[in-house]
Amino acid sequence: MDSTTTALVAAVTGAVTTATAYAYYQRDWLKDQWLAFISPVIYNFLTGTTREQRALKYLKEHAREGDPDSVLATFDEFCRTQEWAMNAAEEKGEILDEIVRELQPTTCLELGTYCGYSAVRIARQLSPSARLITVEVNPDYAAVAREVVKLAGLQDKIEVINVDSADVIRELKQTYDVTKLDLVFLDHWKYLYIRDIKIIEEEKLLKKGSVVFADNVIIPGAPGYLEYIRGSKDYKSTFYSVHFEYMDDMRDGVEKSVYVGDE
Ligand SMILES: C[S@@+](CC[C@H](N)C(=O)[O-])C[C@H]1O[C@@H](n2cnc3c(N)ncnc32)[C@H](O)[C@@H]1O
Repeated sequence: MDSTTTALVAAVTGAVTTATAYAYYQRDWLKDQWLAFISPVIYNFLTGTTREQRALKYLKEHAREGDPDSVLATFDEFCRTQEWAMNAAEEKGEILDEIVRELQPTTCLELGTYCGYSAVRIARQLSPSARLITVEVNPDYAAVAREVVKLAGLQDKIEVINVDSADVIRELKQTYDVTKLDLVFLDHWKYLYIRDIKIIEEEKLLKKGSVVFADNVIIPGAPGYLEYIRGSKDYKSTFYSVHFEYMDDMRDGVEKSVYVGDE
C-alpha cells in the first residue's frame, strides 16, 4: 500500500470508529429521534394515515367509551407500545391532576390541545359547573381531539377551538363569556408562551390564586418564559423536574406559577 492509500484507509477507519462510538454514546438520543420524528413519517407514507388518526383508531378499538380514565390509560399504552405522541403523559399529568384537585377551577384555558389527552385529564376532574376551553391551531389535530373528547364522554365540559391562541385569548371575554381564568395550561409552541402570557395579562384574565402551568420549559424550552415569570413580582413559581413525555431517559421540567398580582 502506498502512503496515500494508507492515509485514506486510516481516515476512513477513524471516521467509522468515531461515528460508531458517537452513535453508541448517543443511542438513547437516536432512539428518541427515531420514535418521535422519523418513524411516523415512514408509517404515514406507508399507511396513508397520520399518527393522530392511528392513535384515534387505537383508542376506539381499545378504550371504554364514556370512561376518561380508560381513554387516558389506552392513550398512554398507545404511546408506550405503538407510537410516541406529544401528550403531556403520565408524570406531568399527575402534577396537573393534583393542581386541578387542589384548585377546583371553574374556568380553565389550555393552549395546545393536540389530540385532547391533557384536556381529558383536566376535564375529568372538573365540577359539574366548570369548563375547559382548549385551543388547537391545527384543524386535523382539532378534529381528532373532538373525537377523543367525545369518546371520553366529556364533550359538555370541553370546548375545542380551532383558531390561533392569541386570537382566542383576545376574544375570551366577548365571545366566550369568560370573566377570569382559574387555570391556564401552556402547552402549545414553546416560543409562544411569552407572547400569550402577556396577552392574558393585558386582557386582565388572571385573578389572585389563578394558576399558570407551563409544560416543556426545559425540553425543548420556552424562550424567555422562565426568566419572565420568575422575574415578575406577580407570580410565585415552582419548578418540577420530570421526565419528557414517554421518554424515561430524558428529563424535562414544568413550571407552576400562582398569580399573586393585581386583578
Ligand atoms: C405539545 S402539543 C399539546 C399536547 C397536549 N396539551 C396534550 O398534552 O395532550 C402542542 C400543540 O399546540 C398546537 N399549537 C401550536 N401553536 C398553537 C397556537 N398558536 N394556537 C393553538 N395551538 C397551537 C400544536 O398544533 C400542537 O398540537
